[in-house]
Amino acid sequence: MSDDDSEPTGSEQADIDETPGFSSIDETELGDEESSQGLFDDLLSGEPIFENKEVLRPSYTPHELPHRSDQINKMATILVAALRGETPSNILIYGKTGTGKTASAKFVSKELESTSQKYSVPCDVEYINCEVTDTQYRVLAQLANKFIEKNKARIDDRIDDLEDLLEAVDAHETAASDATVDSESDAAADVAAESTSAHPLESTPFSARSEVTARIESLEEDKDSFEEVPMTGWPTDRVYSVFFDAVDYDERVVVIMLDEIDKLVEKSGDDTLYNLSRMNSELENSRVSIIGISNDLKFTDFLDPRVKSSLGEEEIVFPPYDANQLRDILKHRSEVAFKERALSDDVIPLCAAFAAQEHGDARRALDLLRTAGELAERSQTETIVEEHVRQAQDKIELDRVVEVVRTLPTQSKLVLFAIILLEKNGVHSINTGEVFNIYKRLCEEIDADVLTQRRVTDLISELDMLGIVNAVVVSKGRYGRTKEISLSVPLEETEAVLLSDSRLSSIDDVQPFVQARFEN
Ligand SMILES: Nc1ncnc2c1ncn2[C@@H]1O[C@H](COP(=O)(O)OP(=O)(O)OP(=O)(O)O)[C@@H](O)[C@H]1O
Repeated sequence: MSDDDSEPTGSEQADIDETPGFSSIDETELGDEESSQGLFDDLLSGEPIFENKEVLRPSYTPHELPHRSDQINKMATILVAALRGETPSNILIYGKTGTGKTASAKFVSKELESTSQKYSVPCDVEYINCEVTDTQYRVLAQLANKFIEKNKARIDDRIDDLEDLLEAVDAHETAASDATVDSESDAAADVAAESTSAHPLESTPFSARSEVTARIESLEEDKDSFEEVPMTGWPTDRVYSVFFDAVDYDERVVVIMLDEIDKLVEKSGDDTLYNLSRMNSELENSRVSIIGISNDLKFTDFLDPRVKSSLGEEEIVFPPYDANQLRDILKHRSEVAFKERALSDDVIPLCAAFAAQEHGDARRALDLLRTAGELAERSQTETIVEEHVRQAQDKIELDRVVEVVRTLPTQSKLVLFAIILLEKNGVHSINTGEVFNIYKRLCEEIDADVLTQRRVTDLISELDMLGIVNAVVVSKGRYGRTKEISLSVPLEETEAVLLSDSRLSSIDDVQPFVQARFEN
């Protein structure tokens, strides 16, 4: 029993009872109405807006994917080869973020696996997210371990079947000997029938019981010989060979789905794809087919030409959704996600319009709808209205900015901080020189290296590309051209994120730096 659970002594009990607002554990356990201070009551009292919020989360795989039937059918037409025991062509799937690539590919692979079970054609699909698993070692290790697991499960099934066969053989033999010993008894007819029926080994590749036990032993040995790959530490050759053997252990078609394949190539080159794509010429029992999924249309430029042609045997493009298509997608999901009448008529069209402006991103549309619902729930209204969607749009945008700013390198944070300080002091049309002067003082203050003005100009351009600042080149007549910089994100929130960085928060009083600008 922990200290918290121990009974209070008499005097402690008296203290507790006299403390205002304090209820003893016993009272709480008895569910005394007075013991709750209503922290959750208000929140619970309103009619809930959501019926099933999970349906709007990215992790949910929908059963229906409106406006993707062309792409889904094309994938199925290519992959049906696997169900005929042939090797399907490799597929490359392209499209911007949120265009349903992953959802469609997962939907097709689920169908493929379930059909392969239905017709008892061995086919396995393995999914890997290369943003998380981003080196050749990790990809091969993960695949090797998954196939080892599958092989072990298959071996267990086979051993079970063989043990059933052994039992049948034993029953048959006992029946046969019983029939000769006691051919007069009552049960004799049944036993005789059993002993004269077809021998259980007749339609199997085994001619004797001992062969079955030998097979079970060899399967057990195979199972023990599989060595799982540790997540680090082996030479890559060894990982590859374990993976190769695991795949080739059984006759089957294997589909390997590499999501965010461009991240793998960016991080660790095309060795993995090279090795995977040349496997088929060496495999004896199985065949491998690859589905690569990418946001980046140009990533194949970095591939070895052999890999490029092998991987891109078939290409499927997922175009962005337009506002009408997004509307349909949202409508489908909202029927399950929300209580009846929780949505006012203009909510779905507005979410669809905002997301279509972004780049036809269904994830963004779903995020907007969910966030709008959460904001409505928090304000304890029963209906989501247009205003909630607008607030949701601002919130999502701010969350994005916070995340981008939080993960900037320190030097970029210092440049951004310099711009913020200038804006805070009412400086308009900020130029690069002014930013550089303040930046230099900030660096000195926290003992950071001071970059050249040229590098600082580059960092400003990067902040511009991230949508954090706006830098326009303006002509100053005979004085040449200069950049005018302004902040594109909310000042106070951005400053707060910067100051949450422990290095920047040590800058105590920034005012003198900016004052100095006017004195220079
Ligand atoms: N046609 C559709 N119908 C229903 N939901 C969809 C549809 N297309 C996409 N979605 C949903 O949108 C979200 C994003 O889709 P998905 O993850 O498939 O996009 P993606 O193209 O793979 O994006 P990324 O490249 O960023 O991974 C998911 O929640 C998915 O369920």
